[in-house]
Order: sequence, then structure tokens, then C-alpha cells
Amino acid sequence: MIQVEGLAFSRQGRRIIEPLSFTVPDGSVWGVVGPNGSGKTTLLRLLYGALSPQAGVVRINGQPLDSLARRVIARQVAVVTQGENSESGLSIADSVMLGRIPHRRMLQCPSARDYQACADALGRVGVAELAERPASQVSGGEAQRALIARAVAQEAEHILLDEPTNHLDIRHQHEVLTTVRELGSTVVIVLHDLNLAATYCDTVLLLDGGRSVACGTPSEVLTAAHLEPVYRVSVDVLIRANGRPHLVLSERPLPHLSDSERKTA
Ligand SMILES: Nc1ncnc2c1ncn2[C@@H]1O[C@H](COP(=O)(O)OP(=O)(O)OP(=O)(O)O)[C@@H](O)[C@H]1O
Repeated sequence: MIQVEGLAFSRQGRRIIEPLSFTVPDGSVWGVVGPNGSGKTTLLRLLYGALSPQAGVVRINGQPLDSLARRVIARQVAVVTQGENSESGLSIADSVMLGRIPHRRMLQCPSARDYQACADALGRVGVAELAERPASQVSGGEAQRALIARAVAQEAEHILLDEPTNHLDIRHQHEVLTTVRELGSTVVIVLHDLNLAATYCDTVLLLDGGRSVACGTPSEVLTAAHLEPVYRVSVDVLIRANGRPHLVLSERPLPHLSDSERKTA
């Protein structure tokens, strides 16, 4: 479980995250969506302690994040960030093995259990055939899937992902998000694609200017009334057979904006 209470963050005197409070229950998949610059990555970085808030607290299973050692956090929270470079000379298998570091003593060789966890992770994310390839010699999408395999190998209860589908083709987008859901971990995932959020998330948090505009089920949050003022585009919301929303851009003029705002939208 991840609990956030009164979390706020500023940089250079500018508020980037307005005070936010929410709880991500065990096993739940939370999507964080919002336009460019709305604070999604900043929020995620606050959730794993890469940034320290000016106010508020993040608790992992009830423990304040800032009271936990990095190694303890790494056993509980796996992170897949954007733009990690793979120029290390490691093979894909070696890079997935990095996910096992929090489970080993310093300088201890990987155990049979570590090798098994890596093999399972490579298979689950569909990159087993790339295991021996240098991480610097795979495509962007393959590298992205290897990073997700590393997070899976880490066997953390919580997984935080920043736009994990960025480089992926449509099949791999769905495969990766299906895999993430099937892990049964507590997941917070930053997504730009609102239809992926609608399909794979239990709860969606919509940010704008660092504020929570709406937080709830995809049907509650991904509505024209919430999205049009935030993204400044007209959307139509279709309802799929499974009851989840599906968004399409609409030709309708924006109903929530003034004429001058419409010209700049
Ligand atoms: N190091 C920094 N110094 C100052 N401002 C920053 C810094 N990093 C981010 N910001 C600002 O904080 C705000 C939120 O940035 P953040 O990267 O969290 O947004 P985002 O929603 O993840 O954006 P995107 O969708 O473009 O990835 C933006 O206005 C950004 O310019």
C-alpha cells in the first residue's frame, strides 16, 4: 500500500505539486495522467524518494519513506523510469540481474534463486530470446521491455512506471500492461495514452498544473467535462462492451473555453 498525505513540492519558488493526498491500496493499478508539465514524473519521483517533498509524507506499507534505508525501499519498490541509458556494456540478462541486487548481500554472487527470478522475468515480458544480446544493441522498444523485466525480477510489492509504453508498438503496449496487471503488485503508472489508462487502470488520477483535477475509476475521471478544460481538445467518450470508456477526438468546438482560449488551443 502506498499512502500519500499532504504531499507538496516546489522548485525555484514555483509550486510543482500542490498538496495531494491519496492511498493506493494493495494490488491496485493506479494511472497518473495529465498534459505535458502537469507534474506526473515529479509525483512519481516523490513516491520513490528521488525527490524530497517540502511538505507531506509518503508511506510504503505504513512506513514513512524517509525513515527507510535505500536498500529496504529497493526491496519494496521497483521503478521503471524514462530514458535510462543502456551504454553500460551489459547484456540484457545482466541488466535484468541488476533487479536482484536488493536481495543479495554486498559482493555475493547471484544464487540459483536469482537466476530463476531473472529467467522468469525475461520470459514473462517476452524478451527471453534477447537475453545474451548487449543492452546497447537492441531497439528502443526491446530495451524498454528489458527494463520492465528488471522490475519484474526485483519482485517488489510496488512497481512505479513512468510512461513504460513510450517506445512500444501496439501489441507490446498491451502485452506489457497485461503483464504488469497480472503481477498482482501495487502499481502506479504514468501514462499519456488515456485509452491505455482506461483499459488497464483501476483508478486514474488526472493532474493539471500539479493539482488533482479528478481521481476515481476510469469512467468517473475520463469524462469530457474533466478532460476538455485540461487538454483543450474536444473529446467524445464511447463506452466499450466491458463498460470502460474509450476516448476519441471530436470535431465539436470546445465548450469549456472562452473564444481567446479556443484560438490558442
Ligand atoms: N529540475 C527542474 N527544475 C525546475 N522545474 C522543473 C524541473 N523538472 C521539472 N520541472 C517543471 O515541473 C513541472 C512538472 O514537470 P514534470 O516533468 O513532473 O511533468 P510531466 O507531467 O511529467 O510532463 P511530461 O508529460 O511532459 O513528461 C513542469 O512545469 C516542469 O517544467
